[in-house]
Amino acid sequence: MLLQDVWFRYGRKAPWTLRGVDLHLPPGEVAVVEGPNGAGKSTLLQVVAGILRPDCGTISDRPAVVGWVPERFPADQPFTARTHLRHMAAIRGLDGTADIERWARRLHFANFLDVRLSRLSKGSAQKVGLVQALLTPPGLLVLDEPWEGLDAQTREQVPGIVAEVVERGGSVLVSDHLGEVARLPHARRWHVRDGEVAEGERPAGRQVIEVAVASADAPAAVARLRAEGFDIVGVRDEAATR
Ligand SMILES: Nc1ncnc2c1ncn2[C@@H]1O[C@H](COP(=O)(O)OP(=O)(O)OP(=O)(O)O)[C@@H](O)[C@H]1O
Repeated sequence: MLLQDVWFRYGRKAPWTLRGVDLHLPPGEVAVVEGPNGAGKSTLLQVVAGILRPDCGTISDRPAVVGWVPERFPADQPFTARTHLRHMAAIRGLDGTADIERWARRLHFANFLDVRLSRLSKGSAQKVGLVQALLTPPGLLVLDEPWEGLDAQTREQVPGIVAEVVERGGSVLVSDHLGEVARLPHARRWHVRDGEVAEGERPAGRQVIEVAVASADAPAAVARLRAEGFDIVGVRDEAATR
């Protein structure tokens, strides 16, 4: 996905929130958006996800299925978690029943599936938002401050969920003002300041480590390492180089 000279403001006379942003997020890559409060991180995520339309500039190659997890799930709705997720699945043409159960078990909220959204804790509501974004495997997953509202147990699962999206060839964009970026240690880093975005340097002084895996597992291993932000320097067939 490519952003070229993207500008955005919240009103015709409002100051620019994003100023001339150029970014490239290839399939199978993860980027973490960092920056101080009010810098424009959420705005950038919403523009990338397609929720906000830029005033100027172009966005190309956005995947067809975008999973969007807002910083705060809008829980003020008269449905239970299960009914809400079923509706969301139906909108995408899925039954969803089995996937909803599977995700609820994985994220430890099976006991809350039949509780009204408005009665859920913030952490449980965030889980519903996460499942909603993952019910159809997204080509682009956008997570706004995923570490903020989730309980410790679920926070630990975020890197694994990111890796699964990447394994399927999807890309992931995550905002982080808590400095939790260490959980995705070598992801691309985009620093937002006053609406301008700069891509962070890759760490200096690197070492190359060779790892051998079964040929059939190679694509998944490459995807998983990329998801964690490692650079894949090369892939070769061991038999061919003997
Ligand atoms: N709906 C809105 N209408 C008008 N201005 C907005 C709106 N949403 C955000 N802003 C303004 O745009 C600027 C960037 O906000 P944004 O939420 O993108 O920053 P952020 O980096 O995500 O901040 P935080 O880390 O506090 O969530 C801020 O000055 C904010 O007040």
